[in-house]
Amino acid sequence: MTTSDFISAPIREVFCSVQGEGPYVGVRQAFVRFSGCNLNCNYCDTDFANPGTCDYEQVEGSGSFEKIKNPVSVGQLEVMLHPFNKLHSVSLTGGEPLMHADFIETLNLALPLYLESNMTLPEQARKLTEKVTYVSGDFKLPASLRDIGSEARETHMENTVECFRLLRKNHSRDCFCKIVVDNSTELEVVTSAVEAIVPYVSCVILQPETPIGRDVTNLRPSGSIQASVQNIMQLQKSLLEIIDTRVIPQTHRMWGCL
Ligand SMILES: C[S@@+](CC[C@H](N)C(=O)[O-])C[C@H]1O[C@@H](n2cnc3c(N)ncnc32)[C@H](O)[C@@H]1O
Ligand SMILES: Nc1nc2[nH]cc(C(=O)O)c2c(=O)[nH]1
Ligand code: SF4
Ligand SMILES: [Mg+2]
Repeated sequence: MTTSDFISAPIREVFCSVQGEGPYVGVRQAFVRFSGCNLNCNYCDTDFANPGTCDYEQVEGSGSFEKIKNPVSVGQLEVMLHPFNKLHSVSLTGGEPLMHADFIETLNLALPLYLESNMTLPEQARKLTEKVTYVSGDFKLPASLRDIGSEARETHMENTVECFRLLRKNHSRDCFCKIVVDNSTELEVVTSAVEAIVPYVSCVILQPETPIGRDVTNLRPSGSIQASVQNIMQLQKSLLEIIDTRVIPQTHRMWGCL
């Protein structure tokens, strides 16, 4: 038995697709979606439960899924990624991948790792400082976090800044920040978030909240309203004083890929 046989994690799905968010939109990736999350964002579009099996789409875009028993070992995952080719990188997402930092640390792949994280678990982030080549870090604004009190919100903010510091951009890593915005997003809140992480990131992406599911009225369960073009442009103009700031909506939802 080797380490890769006995370290395992609950994985929700494994598939090959095209990165749909942020500055790397369009690159071909394998996606590994871990189960479980430490947050409950009001806009979350993802089922990250652990139903006991992992959905494995071996042929990209086929819609045909094999059920693999959970938890999946590191060795098993490495084999599952073999059929995918011409990849830019392997996206580690969730749920929250940092909850599975020990698993990620053990992965032995020939491809760069692209971490997609909520950036609230610095002790876990510390384990991956030499491991990940791309960091797509969200900055969760207080208004988007459900089920937590004001003290916990404060702690999340501090932890977020520490995660960005630990996984900062350097000569061998890109690190950027995505912020999901709706029409009630306040300029002062976004500005102070960005000011706190500006030394650590290459750019900031304003990602307009995409409506989840059936949504005829524009009012979602979160009570949020889609950000107007005017408001987003205003946010961008202000942030451009501080850092390269781009507006990039989720693109995979437009053409129906995973
Ligand atoms: C599902 S999360 C998983 C990774 C990690 N937990 C996180 O939140 O960054 C992946 C990305 O989807 C974004 N996202 C989720 N729901 C969204 C929505 N309704 N509109 C826009 N972006 C959304 C998140 O903000 C995050 O950038
Ligand atoms: N195509 C595609 N791009 C993505 N970028 C981030 C995603 C995620 O859920 O983490 C995601 C996803 O689920 N699909
Ligand atoms: S941190 Fe990510 S996966 Fe977790 S609830 Fe928020 S958007 Fe969803
Ligand atoms: Mg997604």
